[in-house]
Amino acid sequence: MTAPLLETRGVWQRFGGLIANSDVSISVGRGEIVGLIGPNGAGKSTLFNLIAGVLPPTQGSIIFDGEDVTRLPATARCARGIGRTFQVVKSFESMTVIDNVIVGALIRTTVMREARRKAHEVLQFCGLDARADVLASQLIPSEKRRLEVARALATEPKLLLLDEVLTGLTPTEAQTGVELVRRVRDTGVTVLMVEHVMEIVMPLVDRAIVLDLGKVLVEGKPADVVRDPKVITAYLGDRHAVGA
Ligand SMILES: Nc1ncnc2c1ncn2[C@@H]1O[C@H](COP(=O)(O)OP(=O)(O)OP(=O)(O)O)[C@@H](O)[C@H]1O
Repeated sequence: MTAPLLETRGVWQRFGGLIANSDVSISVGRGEIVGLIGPNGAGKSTLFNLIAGVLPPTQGSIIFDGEDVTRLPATARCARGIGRTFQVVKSFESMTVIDNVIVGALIRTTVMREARRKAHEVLQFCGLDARADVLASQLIPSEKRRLEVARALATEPKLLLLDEVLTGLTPTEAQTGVELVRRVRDTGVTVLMVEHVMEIVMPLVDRAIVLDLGKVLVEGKPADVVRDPKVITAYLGDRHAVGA
C-alpha cells in the first residue's frame, strides 16, 4: 500500500487552558480530495495552521511525503510542497493580481522572468488572466478566492490546503470553484479543504473528516458521513451548516 502524502499523528494544540486540537490523527492519500469539516470552533483552522507550519503543535507530529516536518517553519514546508490559501491578507490586496501570483512563484525560482511566466500560466488555469494587471482589492469576492488558489498553485504544491474557498459564493460561483478544484486534482495535486457548508463540499470530496470540539468525530465517504447521527448532532444549531 502506498504511504499517505500527509499524516498528523496524535496532534494536540493548546492555547492556555483551551484545547483546540485533541489527539488528532488524520491521513490524506496521494491524489485525494479530502474535506475537513465541522461546526464553528471545531479546530479546523488550527489544524490547517499546524499542517502549514504557522504554529508548532503542543504535542504530536506532522509527516509529509515521508518526512517528519513538525519542526519545520512554513516557508520550508511550502518549499517541500505544502501550498495553502489565506482568508484575508491586507498586504496582498494592495498588489496587482499578477504580483500576488509572482510572490508564490518565487518559492520555486529566483528568475523574475520565469516567475512571471509561471504566474501567467497559473492565472490562465484559474480563469483570471484578463485581470492580471488590476489591484487585488478590485476583484469581486469569487475572483479573490480564485486568486488565492492561483497564488498557492504557483508554489507548485503536492498538497494544496484550501481554506473556505467556496464559502459565501453564489451557487454559480461555487460551481466554478468546484470545477477548479477538480481540475487542480486532475493535474496530480492532492487537496485538503476546510469548508463549512456541507452541501457544497460533500459532492466534491472523496472523503470527509469531521472535527468537533477539537477531536476527529467521524471520517469516511461523504454519503455515510452526512447521515451519521453524531455529525447531525454536532452541526445542530450551527448557522453555517445550512448554507448561510
Ligand atoms: N491563537 C489562538 N489563541 C487562543 N485561542 C485560539 C487561537 N486560535 C484558535 N483559538 C480557539 O481554538 C478553538 C478552535 O478554533 P479554530 O479557529 O481552529 O476552529 P474552526 O473549526 O476553524 O472554527 P471556524 O469554523 O469558526 O473558523 C476556538 O475555541 C478558538 O477560539
